[in-house]
Parts: sequence; C-alpha cells; structure tokens
Amino acid sequence: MTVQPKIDAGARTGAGIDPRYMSGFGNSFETEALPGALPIGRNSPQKAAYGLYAEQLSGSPFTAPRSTNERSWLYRIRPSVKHGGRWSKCDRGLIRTAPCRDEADLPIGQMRWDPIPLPAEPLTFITGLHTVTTAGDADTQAGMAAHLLFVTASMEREYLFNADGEYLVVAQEGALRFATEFGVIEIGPGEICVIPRGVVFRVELSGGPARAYVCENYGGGFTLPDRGPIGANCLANPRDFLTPIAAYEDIEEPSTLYAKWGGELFSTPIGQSPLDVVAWHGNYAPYKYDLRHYSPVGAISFDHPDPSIFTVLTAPSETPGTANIDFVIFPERWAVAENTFRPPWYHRNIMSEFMGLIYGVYDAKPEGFTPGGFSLHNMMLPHGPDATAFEHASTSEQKPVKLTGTLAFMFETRFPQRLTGYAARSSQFQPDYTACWDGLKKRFDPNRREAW
Ligand SMILES: O=C(O)Cc1cc(O)ccc1O
Ligand SMILES: [Fe+2]
Repeated sequence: MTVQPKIDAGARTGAGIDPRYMSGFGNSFETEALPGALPIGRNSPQKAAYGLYAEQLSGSPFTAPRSTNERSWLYRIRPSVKHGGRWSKCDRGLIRTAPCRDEADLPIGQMRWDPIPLPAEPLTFITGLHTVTTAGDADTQAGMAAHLLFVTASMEREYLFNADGEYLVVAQEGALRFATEFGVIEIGPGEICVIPRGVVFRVELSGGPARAYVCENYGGGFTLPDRGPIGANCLANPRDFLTPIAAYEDIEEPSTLYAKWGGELFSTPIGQSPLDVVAWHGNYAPYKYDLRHYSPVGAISFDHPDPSIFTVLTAPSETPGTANIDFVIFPERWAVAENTFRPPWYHRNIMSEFMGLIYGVYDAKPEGFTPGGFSLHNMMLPHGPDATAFEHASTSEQKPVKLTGTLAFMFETRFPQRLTGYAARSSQFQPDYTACWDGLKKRFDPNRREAW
C-alpha cells in the first residue's frame, strides 16, 4: 500500500510549537515533570527533591572531547540498580547482530525484496524486529544492522534497552509511541525516532499495526553532517529535531526488562516501571525528526551530485570522512538540471547501500521497488537506474519536473552488509531483480558521434 504523506513541511507553518518536545539537535536540555525536581546549579545534591535518586547515563567515555561528550543526569524514583538485575538469556527471535556471516548461502549480487506482508500474529517492538543485514562487529562498536520492524501489539509491562547500539527507527506505516526514560515520542510515516544506546523504553501502537525500518548503529552516535560551503542553513536544520519533555510513570506492577547485550537478548523481572525519571538534564537523550522538514540542496544547473548531499544524519567511524553509517533521504524536490541525465548515475561504491521506500516512487527504480520493500547494493556491486528509468531520463524533455509524494532513504555503511537467513529465505526476495537492467542495450557505434 502506498502511504501518502500526512502533511508536507509547508503545511506545518502556523501549527505552533509542540509543548511536548524541546527543539534542537544535541542541545544541553533540562526538563522536569514536577516543579523543583531538577537540582539547579549542581548535579548531585546531598538529597534530591521529592526523594529522588540522581543517576548519570553516559553515552560517550567520560574523557571524550567536548564536541562528542554525551551524558545526561536523571532524577528518578529508584536508581537503575533497583530495576531488576537477575538476568537470564531468552529467545532473541529474529534479531541478529554482527558478526553474523554464515546464515545466508547466496552468491554476491544486487538484491531487492518486495514488501514483506505484516504478519498476523501479535508482534511487539522486540518480537517484531526482523534483522535483514548486519555489518561490522558490535563488540568493536563498528558497523550496523538493518531490521524490518513489524508491530501489531503494544509492549505491556515490558521494557527494553540496547547496549549494542542506538536505534534509528524510520516509520513507514502506522504510528508508534515510544515511552522512554526521558519522555514520550510519537512518530508516524515520514518521521524518525532515535533511541540512544542504553536508554530504556517501551513501544506502543497509537493506532493500527505499524511497520518501520530500523538501523541499529553499533558505533558513535548519529550526528548532523558538516555543511561546508552550504553554510548555516538547509539540509537538516538543528531546530527541527525534537526531544521529549520529562514524563514519568509511578507504576508498581510485575514487569519484564529486556536488554540486548552482546548480540543476545536477556530479561530480568522487575517490580515497577523503569520509566520513573521525574526530571533530567543533559545532551544524551532520544529525539524525533520529521523528514519532510529536510531542505534538500541540489543541482540547479547541470549534473547529478553525490547522494551525500542528501545526508540527514551521519555516524562517524574512526576514519574521518568515512562514515560508519550515513542516513540519506531522497525527498520531494524539483529536478531542473539541464543537459543532464537526472536520475542517479550508474556506479560502483566502496560503501554498501541498503535502501527502503517510505512512500511514492523512487526515480531510479520506477518499477519493482515499492513502499515497504528494500534493496541491497553491497560494496563494489554495480547498480543504477533500471531500463525504464534510463529510457525516460535520456529522452524526456528537460523542463523542470517536481518529484512529488516520494520519500526513499538509504542506510549507507563503510562495512559490507551480510544477509541474514531470514532475508535470504524470504519469499519476497526478487530472484530476477537484475533483469531490470536487461533492456539496457548496446548503443555504441564508432561511426556515429552524435548522441542517439
Ligand atoms: O543507488 C542509489 O539509488 C542511491 C544513490 C542515489 C544517487 O542519487 C546517487 C548515488 C546513489 O548510490
Ligand atoms: Fe547507489
């Protein structure tokens, strides 16, 4: 089903500030759900207000340089040491973690899948995570996993944190509500939510069943790319990132806390909601972003720029300029370049490209790449527009064209992506995907210099 955007960015004008969120990317935020709960001018008073416990959550080593130092102070009903603690290993379902090399015995190749239908059985955020690729090695904090997420049931008295990485959730169909230690985030199609490593949360449906794509980032957290000569504005503007205000639960009932740790899933019984943070401050917190607020910058004269121009968030690796992950989108925009082959060029790439489609049509693949589907163009495997797109792009009149109602994205990583058994054996795998290039015929004629 093609899900059309609920709103476009322009329609938001005049909607006002949403008081449930604080605006800004990576700010030092402060928020309290009860007046005076947040200590002022200090982090660790001898006794915190309301009988709260003070606790620090660090997302970077203590000694990280200021620009990458991430931590928050949480003032909570019980310290986390009282949130369970008798862990046992449990069934991880279809969750896989890198390294995971031997599940799929497929030769290399360009790959694509139709959308996998939403399963009928009850699936929560945990049981609904279906890993399709893994890359790098979570233990060395390098690489990523791409998951499909199917949610047909809310987590009830269940909570999760992921020690292996942060989750970037790209909503594709239906709405999701993330109740977190830091407050509540709601997203629908076209929006993303980032849950940093270690943050405890529960995911509920706020309507019908939902599906999403999830990137699990084992490395340093996502950040905004530098804009270089683009200057201070456009692309993803920091003010459009929204972090929730504090919201706490004071619920005493038997529950389960899950932890994804070292590629395994563990659980511990817990007698109360761990979402008991009454106030917090700091720069390590979940956030959401509406991808329709992205202001694309592109070719206004000729030629097709590299897709890095459309980077929303980037997660660095140890090598400058070589991202662990780039999260890139292909949003609504005008195509105006003249004497130009406008869709993506044919290319091979050291980076490995996982693509998904949130809604609409992707210009390089007008057929066979449908919302909810996904493709994988791994390291150095050639790809580019299908024959239909090539034909159209090479012959159509080059007047300005608006690419409307479309939103595709890419998780691009420096590490090769390995398929899971689930992805390899899926009946939505398109064995004949590469036939999309069959119609690209030989046009070369050494006796005819002018264009065909
Ligand atoms: O392969 C793709 O469709 C993604 C992509 C888009 C683009 O505009 C340039 C390069 C690229 O990898
Ligand atoms: Fe590509």
